[in-house]
Amino acid sequence: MKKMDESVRFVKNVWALTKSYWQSEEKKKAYLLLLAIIALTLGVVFMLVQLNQWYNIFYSALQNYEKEKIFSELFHFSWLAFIYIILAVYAFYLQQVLIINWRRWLTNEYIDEWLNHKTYYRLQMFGTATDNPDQRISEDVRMFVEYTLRFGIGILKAFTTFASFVVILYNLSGPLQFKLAGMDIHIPGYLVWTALLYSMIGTWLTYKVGNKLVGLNFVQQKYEADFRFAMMRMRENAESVAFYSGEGHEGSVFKKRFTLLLNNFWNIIKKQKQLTWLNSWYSQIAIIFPLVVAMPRYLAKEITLGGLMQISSAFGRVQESLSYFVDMYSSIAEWQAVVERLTGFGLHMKQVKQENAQQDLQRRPGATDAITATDMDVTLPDEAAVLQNVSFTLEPGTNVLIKGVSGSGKSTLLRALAGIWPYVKGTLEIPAENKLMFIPQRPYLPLGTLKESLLYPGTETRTDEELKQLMEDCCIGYLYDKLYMEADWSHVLSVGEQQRLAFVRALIYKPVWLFLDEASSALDEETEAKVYTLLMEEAQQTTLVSVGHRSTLNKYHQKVLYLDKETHSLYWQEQASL
Ligand SMILES: Nc1ncnc2c1ncn2[C@@H]1O[C@H](COP(=O)(O)OP(=O)(O)OP(=O)(O)O)[C@@H](O)[C@H]1O
Repeated sequence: MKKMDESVRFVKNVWALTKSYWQSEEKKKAYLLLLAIIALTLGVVFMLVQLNQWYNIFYSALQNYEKEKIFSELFHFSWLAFIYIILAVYAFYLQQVLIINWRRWLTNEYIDEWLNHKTYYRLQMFGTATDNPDQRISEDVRMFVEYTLRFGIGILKAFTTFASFVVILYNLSGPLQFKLAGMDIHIPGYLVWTALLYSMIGTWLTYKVGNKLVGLNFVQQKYEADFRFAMMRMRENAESVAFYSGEGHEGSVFKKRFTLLLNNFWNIIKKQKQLTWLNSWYSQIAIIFPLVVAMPRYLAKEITLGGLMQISSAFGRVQESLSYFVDMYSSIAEWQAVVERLTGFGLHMKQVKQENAQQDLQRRPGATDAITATDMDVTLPDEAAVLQNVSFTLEPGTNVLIKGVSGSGKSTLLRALAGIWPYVKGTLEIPAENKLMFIPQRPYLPLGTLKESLLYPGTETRTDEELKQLMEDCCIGYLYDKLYMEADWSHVLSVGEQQRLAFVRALIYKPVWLFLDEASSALDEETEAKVYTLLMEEAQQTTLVSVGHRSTLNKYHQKVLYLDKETHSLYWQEQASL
């Protein structure tokens, strides 16, 4: 019963994942392609039947030394083979086209879903069970599309092949007659039953030996991924590891993970060896088995050599189509895992969006560019309080410095204002997102050229000359020559350089509100003064809200907002008391 429920759930999940594409704006093209693939696949099976009949005609002609017929049949075979090849190639090709189209569509869907409403950030926030969304979008989507089509078309092909050749075998097979305890036993179509029995025994044995491989292969994938991840992480943090001289520790982690991978691989090899023994015997016996079974009828002159050859070929087809279902069995476990992971990923994204929609925070644009929080509560994911029932107004034109002990929640307050922290209640009147800019301590630098980094997120443009001036203003003019160089800039530039680059961005975008979370912590006082002065110029029309511990920041702000960790409250400190 439990298995039944699981199967129903699995089918439902497959359908839920499948239907989006087949009901999309691309559905016409998709159905046309699918119909063409089905028609070509059925055509392939039809040609297999024709080729099977050819065996009979050709070998009978050989047996009877009919010279002309032999040559005309060779010519006939070339035609049959030619058509078969064309159908098989296009069945494969169109299937790949459909896979690419479907994958492109589904990948774009997942990318949009993941990026919309900051879901990528909130998925981490809610601590839901979606690990590696990147893997879901790249690998799982590909595998899902490939498996689903491969199984759908494969089952159709195996089933029609099986049905066609069972009928052929039945027609070629006379009845099996013998006496048992004085009774005449008469079994019609005995070749069919023999073929079925042979295939079923083979199938069962393969299942018995190969069954364990499913689990072993599954675990192997995980071990491979873990091993790769450990080294990737080391690459990302190469400098820190080098400073700590942590190679020994890293090496032991790599080796431990590699040993796990290797041990499992040994088990796979052992199982595969057993399977190769079985397969080799089974496929060799399959060559002579149908000949042996049909031989009594041949010797009794009830069938010709052609008939015998046709039986042998039909027997092979029945066995091949049945073993398809066994081969499929091993991939089904993987397909199930992929479906499970994608369903879970989709569900979590939906959940995150729902929770976001149900947020108790009322966020709306105010009549002015001021920011007003009323009765605002900010908590951590475990519901521990960060701020309780706070109300405040930030006026445009009055720069504010937010202070508080480490861990009191200053960055979290900025996250709440940015609208990315989900655990907020109350009312917040705040200008539109494009009027706000947030600079963290270590700014994000995207992959690409230095110019792309300067203009990130890319909604503004500037000429190279303008950029040169701004870079000089922020003391990174010497990097101008590298404007069009592609590099992993977050690893190339020093933290201070990255911070100065973020100030260039702020000067480009001229936000109404600029939030700086220890954004100048790596700058010397002189440079800090220079960039803050630039930001405070009238033409910039930006109001600054900074978080920072350094006293040098005081002079750029008219007010100080103090965050009290003990009472979870906020209060204003006048500049005079600094
Ligand atoms: N994603 C998260 N999940 C759980 N707890 C978090 C998360 N982010 C922050 N916190 C916790 O929230 C508290 C406030 O963190 P926050 O970074 O806002 O402090 P802060 O005042 O900016 O500290 P600092 O001055 O050291 O930068 C900390 O106790 C931190 O551990």
